[in-house]
Amino acid sequence: MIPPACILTDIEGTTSAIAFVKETLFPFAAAELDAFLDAHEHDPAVAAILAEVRTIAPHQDPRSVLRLWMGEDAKVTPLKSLQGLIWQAGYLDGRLKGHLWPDVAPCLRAWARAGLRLAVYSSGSVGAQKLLFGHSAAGDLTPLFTGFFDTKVGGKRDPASYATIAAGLHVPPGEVLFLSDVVEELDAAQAAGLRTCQLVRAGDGTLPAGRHAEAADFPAVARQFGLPLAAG
Ligand SMILES: CSCCC(=O)C(=O)COP(=O)(O)O
Ligand SMILES: [Mg+2]
Repeated sequence: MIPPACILTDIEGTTSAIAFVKETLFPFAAAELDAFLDAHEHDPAVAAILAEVRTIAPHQDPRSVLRLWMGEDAKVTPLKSLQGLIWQAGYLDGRLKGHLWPDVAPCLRAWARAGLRLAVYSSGSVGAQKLLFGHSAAGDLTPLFTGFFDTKVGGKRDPASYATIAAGLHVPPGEVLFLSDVVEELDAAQAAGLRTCQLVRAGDGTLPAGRHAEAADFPAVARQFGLPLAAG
C-alpha cells in the first residue's frame, strides 16, 4: 500500500477527548460569555462576529442567539470564532490545557519527522485549534502542522470542503488521509476522493460505522496505512 502524503485530522473525538470539549471548553466559554462581551464587544474582531450573528439571526438579541447556538452545539462560524477568542485567556493564564490522547503527540512527531504533511480540520476556529495544540499537555505542537482549516472553508459534512482543503494543501485528494470519529464527515471526505479512517476511541464511546477503515488510536492508523510508528 502507498502511504498517504498528508494527514488531515479532526480534533474532538480524534486527537482529543469529546469530554474535554463538551465538559471543559464549552462550559468555560458559556460561563465567560457575558463578561467577555461586556469587556470586548467594541473590539473590531468581536464587533465583526456580532455583526455576523445579526446577519444570520436578524431582529434577535445576539447574546441570546449565541446562547441558543451553544446549547445546540451548533457549528456556526461566528460562535466558533467567539469561543476561540474566549478560550484564549484561559489557555494563556493556565486555566485551560489542550487535551490530547497520549498516543497522538508521539505519532504526529514521527509522521512529521518522516516528511508527511500534517493539517487540522475542525469546526473549532483556526485560532482555537492553534490554542489547543499550542498549549497541549504534550507541549507546543503547532510547528508540526502545515495547515489549519475551519468552517470558513465550508461544513465538515460537505464534500466540497475537502476538495478545497486538498487544493489549499497542494496535495491530490487521493494522497490525503482524513481522520475523524464522525461517519458523516468521513463520507463527505471520501466523496471528495480523500482516503479515510474512523477513530473508534474506547474513551469516547465511539461506535464503528462499518464503512471506513477503523482504528482505536493513532498507532493503529500508522499500522494500517504504512506510516512510521513512534519510537519506544
Ligand atoms: C478547536 S477545539 C474545539 C472544538 C470545537 O469547538 C468543536 O466544535 C468540535 O469540532 P470538531 O470538528 O473538532 O469535532
Ligand atoms: Mg470529531
